[in-house]
Amino acid sequence: MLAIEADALRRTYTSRTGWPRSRRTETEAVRGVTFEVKPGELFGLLGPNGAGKTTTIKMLNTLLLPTSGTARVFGHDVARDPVAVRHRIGYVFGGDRGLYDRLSALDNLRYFAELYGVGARDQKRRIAELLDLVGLVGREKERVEGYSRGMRQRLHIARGLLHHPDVLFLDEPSIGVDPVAARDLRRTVADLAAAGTTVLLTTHYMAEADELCDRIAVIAGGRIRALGTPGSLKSRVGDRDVLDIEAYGAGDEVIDRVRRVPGVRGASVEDRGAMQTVSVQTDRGAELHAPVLAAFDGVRLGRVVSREPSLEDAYIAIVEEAAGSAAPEEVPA
Ligand SMILES: Nc1ncnc2c1ncn2[C@@H]1O[C@H](COP(=O)(O)OP(=O)(O)OP(=O)(O)O)[C@@H](O)[C@H]1O
Repeated sequence: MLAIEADALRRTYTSRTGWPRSRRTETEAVRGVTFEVKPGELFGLLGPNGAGKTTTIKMLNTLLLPTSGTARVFGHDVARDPVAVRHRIGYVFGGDRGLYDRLSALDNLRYFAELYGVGARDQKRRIAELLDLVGLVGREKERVEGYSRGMRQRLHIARGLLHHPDVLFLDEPSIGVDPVAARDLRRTVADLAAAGTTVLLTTHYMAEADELCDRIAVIAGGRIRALGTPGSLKSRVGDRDVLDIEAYGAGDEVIDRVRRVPGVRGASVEDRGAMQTVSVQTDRGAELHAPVLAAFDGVRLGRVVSREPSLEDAYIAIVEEAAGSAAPEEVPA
């Protein structure tokens, strides 16, 4: 039996905007999403802001009803049998909500164990197991208010696992977590999947997705644009080379000029304080150093590094390809 089956899932939000005369607008957040996740699989859902990832997860975990389409978790329909679905799933979202700061980690877990109906005999053993899994043994009697972001996130995961769910939804678990804590968090997630829990993960960190996920769906504009193993997604840009160029003050007109250099397949910019890293995808073997650097025309440049395409490059290519047709439409209802 499959862990998750989503079949042509759609969700449209209706809201009122405008003053003094408000009008009804509809946003098609998810526009026909179909995928399957096998038991024990670690499945990633990637996509830009507003792509429809959270909406998809909320339909799968029974917090939102689909406008149309169906979804099943271990065979239980999310709309017709939400109680059975809830018994099989746990939900962990990034950020600060959902824990009691004044209580210790142990008391938080005891409280939620009561709430989730974990039997008194099972509670103590389960809590000890989970503290061990998420690496909080020895810190469990401290109040959560003194916890770092990474520790909170690991406690969130323990909370989401109290009732032995078969599927765990992790919505941006590493948001705001420093690199070292994020590495520990990844290890926790990998251990969890290795122990047989099915994990559906959303993240904006491509390296995290590359390291953890068995398969990834890239979603943009409410539709799946690519689905496969990290390797198969990367092979989509296997015919390219990438130049990473450090620049100081390259504006949109400069990046447009770079994009127009013959042989350049795409360019993206990541701001790092005063410095920018401009990643330029070129045809493989095209040796475009000189014309690409010339296109920066007077902008101060730092290091230039040539490298193989990464999952992030594949992701950018997929999302840019989708961009023309994919923006969620707001239409007057
Ligand atoms: N309650 C709501 N009412 C109206 N529109 C909404 C609502 N929730 C989300 N949307 C819209 O639906 C679209 C998809 O949002 P969603 O939160 O699912 O995206 P996401 O991929 O999770 O984004 P992010 O990475 O920013 O969390 C967006 O255009 C968003 O503005």
